[in-house]
Amino acid sequence: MLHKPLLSSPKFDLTIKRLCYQLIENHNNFSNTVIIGLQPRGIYLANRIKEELSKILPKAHIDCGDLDITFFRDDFRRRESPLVPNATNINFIIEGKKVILVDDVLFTGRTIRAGMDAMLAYGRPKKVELLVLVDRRYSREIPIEPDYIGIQVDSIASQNVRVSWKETEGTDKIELITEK
Ligand SMILES: O=c1cc[nH]c(=O)[nH]1
Repeated sequence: MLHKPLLSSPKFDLTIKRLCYQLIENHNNFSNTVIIGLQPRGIYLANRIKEELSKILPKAHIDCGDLDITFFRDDFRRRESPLVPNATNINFIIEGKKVILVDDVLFTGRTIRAGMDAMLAYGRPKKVELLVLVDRRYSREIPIEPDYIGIQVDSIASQNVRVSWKETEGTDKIELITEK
């Protein structure tokens, strides 16, 4: 396997900070906005964004939750083995709020579609935006596009983009992985 580095510290941190300032431009002090990270790996980005926003806006109360999409995937009935859901933690109201959905990698768009379906069980937001760390552009299978993008990557379907986090893998980095 070939691992091509796409982003690592200190640019990784700068990218997250830039995304936070872009969010602040549109959402001020987050009084009408909530952040929802998609399980399993969007939650690390959502938590990092919340942590960074709290440093920039120490007086703001920022709601941030985790959303499981397992049973909203369009292929969940096609599996050989049973799917094991992840946790959903949404301890706030999304009705009438602006929701920022957060995921690490945007590829076909199907995960985000499932996330929007799963989210609607919690209420009807006023507006939904999408923030991703990596946009694998020209790879969409459904018409979903991000509002906030960390980096854009040109890739082919057989490649994989992997985001590693300090919290779980010991280092922050993004790699493009190609099977030899
Ligand atoms: O390349 C991809 C596509 C979706 N999700 C990932 O983590 N990587």
